[in-house]
Amino acid sequence: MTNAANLPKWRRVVVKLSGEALMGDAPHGLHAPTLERIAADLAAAAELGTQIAVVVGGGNFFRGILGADKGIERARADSIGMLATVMNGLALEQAIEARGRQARCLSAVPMPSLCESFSRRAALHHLAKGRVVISAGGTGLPFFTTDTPAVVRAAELSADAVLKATQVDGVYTADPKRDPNARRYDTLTHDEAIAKNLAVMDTAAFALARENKIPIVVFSIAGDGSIRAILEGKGRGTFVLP
Ligand SMILES: Nc1ncnc2c1ncn2[C@@H]1O[C@H](COP(=O)(O)OP(=O)(O)OP(=O)(O)O)[C@@H](O)[C@H]1O
Ligand SMILES: O=c1ccn([C@@H]2O[C@H](COP(=O)(O)O)[C@@H](O)[C@H]2O)c(=O)[nH]1
Repeated sequence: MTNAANLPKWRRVVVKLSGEALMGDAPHGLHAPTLERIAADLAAAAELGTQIAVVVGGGNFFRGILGADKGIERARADSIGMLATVMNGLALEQAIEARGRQARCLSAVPMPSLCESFSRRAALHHLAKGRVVISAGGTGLPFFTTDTPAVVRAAELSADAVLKATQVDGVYTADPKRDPNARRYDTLTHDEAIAKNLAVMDTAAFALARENKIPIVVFSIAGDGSIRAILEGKGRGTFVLP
């Protein structure tokens, strides 16, 4: 029997999963134990009954802006970056299914022999079936990172929040990896994040979240079960609120 006190706080969320999170201690690419740990976390999070869509990054393989610095034209470099997110999406799909939870990788860049193409209708259908949806290929357009499609997917799927699973345990007054005096926020508003130029997420993504009143939770993916803990209200993260 369902106990109301145990109901998940959120009905549907978008998890923005950093590509770099999937490389663990490796210098690049996929680190199998880390992939399995995160897949187990997502499968356990889905058991709470919250519908979960993941927007996966590609920084463990390639970032367009770094390719452009090396002389590849930016739009082409971003195409390579989008392909990197599909590689992560396919790996994550299999790792989640290995934990006994169905998952579907949907790509914004059609590649039908590899996976289904993203459509809102297909995503909502899979979510309603309890499958973890992995949105790969970003927006399908260059000149973005996957922060923006995370908020776009949250808006179009009417998600209750974007959970940004990243390398730091919240939003700080400055980048904590560079400034040892940076102080952590428990909460702040979208307006503050934009006005203070807090670079934990792209400004375009913050602006879209502000316009659509979508809360963002920034938290560290380093520990076991950190995504599920956030859904259970037990995790540590910064809440960026309207
Ligand atoms: N004010 C800030 N507060 C917290 N982190 C910040 C801040 N400014 C910059 N950062 C940096 O932002 C990073 C998170 O954003 P980043 O775009 O690098 O990663 P991601 O989106 O999680 O990963 P990926 O690009 O691989 O998908 C943190 O690791 C942190 O070093
Ligand atoms: O909508 C999008 C999303 C991403 N890209 C490219 O992919 C890489 C990897 O994404 P990260 O968020 O940096 O992990 C990104 O650097 C872009 O080059 C894109 O073109 N469009």
